[in-house]
Amino acid sequence: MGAPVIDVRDVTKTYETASGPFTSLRNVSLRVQPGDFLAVVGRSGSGKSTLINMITGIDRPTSGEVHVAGAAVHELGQQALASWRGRNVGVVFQFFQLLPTLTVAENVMLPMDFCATFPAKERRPRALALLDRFGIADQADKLPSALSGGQQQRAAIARALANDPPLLLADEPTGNLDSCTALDVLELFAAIAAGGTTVVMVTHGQEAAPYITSTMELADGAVTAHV
Ligand SMILES: Nc1ncnc2c1ncn2[C@@H]1O[C@H](COP(=O)(O)OP(=O)(O)OP(=O)(O)O)[C@@H](O)[C@H]1O
Repeated sequence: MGAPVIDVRDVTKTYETASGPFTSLRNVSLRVQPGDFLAVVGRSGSGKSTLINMITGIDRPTSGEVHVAGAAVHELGQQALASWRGRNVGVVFQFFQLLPTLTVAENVMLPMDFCATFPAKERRPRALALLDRFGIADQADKLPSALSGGQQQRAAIARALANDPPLLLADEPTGNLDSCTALDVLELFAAIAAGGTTVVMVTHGQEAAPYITSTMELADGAVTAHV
């Protein structure tokens, strides 16, 4: 097997709180290979978001190491982190988080503008090609508010893939969609993973089972299953 896209090694995260230290991840290790579609499951408060924050470098482990897409994320400074993240990690959220005053195409161009990954004249054609891939090219020049929830999530997925990152993280991406639209989005993720992009998704639902390649379960900050 080649190098994993995600290699989390024995990570523990302890927060100092008013009522004393609180450990939200306990000795968590995780390896995810290119093209995997991993679901991270567990009850509310089990540590799913904390783990995602370790992988993106939004937060640092108290102990352990986090290697993602060739970077030692736990060691990067803020500036290096921002630049690394922009090129290597696309993120999709439950509530889409498209910028409401920009058109759909402009939202998709934003990561390309931020990281200057593609020459300026290539950015709009690339955004349109991504929107076309997800079946919403005809929505490119509308504001996000004019789109349905499913269309907004497709636009958000296009934005997350704008810089062609090796890793796509999704935090309850179907939580705000009806069940039929949710299955469409899961199918898209499966196709994205089959194309070689690693997809990691936090989810509460069971409906992802036919689409994912593995599941990791957390309880009280510890890995209880990884199949
Ligand atoms: N900054 C922080 N300071 C103190 N405790 C925190 C902090 N961040 C998270 N926690 C605690 O760590 C535990 C795990 O939180 P986390 O958000 O990772 O859970 P989760 O599984 O993502 O939950 P949900 O499904 O509700 O989003 C929770 O008990 C939470 O209160």
